[in-house]
Amino acid sequence: MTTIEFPQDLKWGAATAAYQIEGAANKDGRAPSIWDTFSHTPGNVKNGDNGDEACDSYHRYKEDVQYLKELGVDVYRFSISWPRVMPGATGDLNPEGVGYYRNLIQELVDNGIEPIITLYHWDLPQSLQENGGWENRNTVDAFQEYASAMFREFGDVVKKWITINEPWCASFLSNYIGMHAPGKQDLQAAIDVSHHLLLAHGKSVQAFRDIVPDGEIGYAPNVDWLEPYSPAQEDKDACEREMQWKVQWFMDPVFKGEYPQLLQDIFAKHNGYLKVEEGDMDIISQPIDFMGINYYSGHVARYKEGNGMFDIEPIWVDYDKTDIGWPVYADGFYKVLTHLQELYGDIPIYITENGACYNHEVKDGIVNDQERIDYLKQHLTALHRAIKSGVPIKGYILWSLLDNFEWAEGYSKRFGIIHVNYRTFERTKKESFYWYKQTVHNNWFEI
Ligand SMILES: N=NNCCOCCOc1ccc(-c2cn(C[C@@H]3NC[C@@H](O)[C@H]3O)nn2)cc1
Repeated sequence: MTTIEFPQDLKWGAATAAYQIEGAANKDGRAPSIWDTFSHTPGNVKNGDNGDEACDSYHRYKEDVQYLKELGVDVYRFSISWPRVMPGATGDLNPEGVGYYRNLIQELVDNGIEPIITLYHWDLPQSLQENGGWENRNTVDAFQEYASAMFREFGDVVKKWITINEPWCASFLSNYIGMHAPGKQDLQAAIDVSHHLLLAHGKSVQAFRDIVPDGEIGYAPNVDWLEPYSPAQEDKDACEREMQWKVQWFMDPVFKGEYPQLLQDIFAKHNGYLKVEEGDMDIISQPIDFMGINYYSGHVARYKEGNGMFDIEPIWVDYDKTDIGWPVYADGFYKVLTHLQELYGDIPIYITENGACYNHEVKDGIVNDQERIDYLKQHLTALHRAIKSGVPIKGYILWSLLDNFEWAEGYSKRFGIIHVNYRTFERTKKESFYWYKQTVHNNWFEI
C-alpha cells in the first residue's frame, strides 16, 4: 500500500457556520439576517427550506463538541451570527447570544480543541440590508464595531480569527448571479459589495492588532481551478479571466494593494466601475497572518465568444461529479495552491474548507459514504503534493462536521461526515467520520 504522511505540525480540523447549523433563529434575542429573509422568500431555496431549526446546534453544541473530541481534531472553525450577538447590528450586545458562544468556546477549550472564529459567514443583519447592506459603505463601520466587540469578548481565549468567508460568494454570487442572499443581479452592486467587504476586512484587521495583539487573523476566499481546454491562447486567456474573478480580485487588493486592471476593464465594458476612496487600499492591504482557502472543485474550460462576462464555457463532460453536480477535480487543488504561491509568495495557508456533497442516508445505522472517503483521499493527496512543492500549508479544516443547510440547495445537499436527521436532529457518524478520525490520529492515510 502507498502511504501519504503529513508534517507533524499540520493542524487538522472541521468547520461549520452559524446559519447553517444553529437553528434557534428566533430564540434568545437573535434578530433576522438576510438569510432569514432570503430563505423565507418563496422560490429562493430548494424545497422552501430555511435555517429556522437547521441542526439545532444552538441546543446540541455539547454533543457536537464530543464528536470533535472523538475525531481528535486540533481546531474547530465556526462562525458567529452577527444578528445573534448584536441584534441592532451595532450598539448593545445580546447577553444570551454572547453567552451561547462563550459556552461553546469553553466547551471546546475544556475538550482540548482550539476555536477558530469566522466573523462573517454571510448572515448580515437584515436591518443593515434595509439601508443597502454591503452596498452601503456605512456597513463597513458597522462590521468593524461588531468585530471589535467580538475581539474584546473572546480575544482573551480565541487567538485565530477569520474576517470574511468567501467574499466572492458574498458579493458576486449574491449580487450579480443572484443565487445567494440578498439575491440581486446587479454588477455594480456586486463590485461595490466586494470592495466594502475587503474594506471591512482591512478595518477589522486594524482593530484586531490593538485588541488581540497576540492573535492571528486572516480571511477565507474560495477558489477553483480552470484548466484551459487547449494550449490555444484564447482558451488560456478565457481561463485567466475567470480565475482572476475569484483569485486576483480578492487577493491582489490584500497582498498587492491594488485591484487587477484586467477585471476592471472587463467590468467597465459591462458598466461596472470600482469606486475606491483615498486610503482604502492601504486599509485593505493591512498585513495578515494567514490566508484561508476554500476549494471544492475545478474544471476544463474554453473560449466561447459572447458567453457570459468572460467569453468562456465550462467543459465538464469527463469527470465524476459529486451529488451537488460539481466535478471531482483534485488535480485542480494542487494546481491552484501552487498558483497562489507563485502569485503571492509564502503567505501561510489554512485550508479552511474542503469536502464533498454525497447524499447518502442511514441504512441499518450505517452511512456508507465511500465516495466521500475517496474524494478526501484524492484531495488530501493533492494537498500533500502542494506541501511537498513548498506551499506553506498550516492546516486542513474539513467541510463539514455536520450535514447542514447548504444555502440555496437547502437540506437537499449533504456535506457532513456526520449525518443529521432534520426531523429528530439525531446525528449518525458516517464511514467518512471514522476514516477522518483515523487519518487525524495517524497523520497519514493509505491509498
Ligand atoms: N464560477 N462561476 N460560476 C457561475 C455560476 O455559478 C453558479 C453557482 O456558483 C456557486 C459557486 C460556489 C458555491 C459554493 C458553495 N460552497 C459551499 C459553502 N462554502 C461555505 C460554506 O458555507 C459551504 O456551505 N462553496 N462555494 C455555490 C455556487
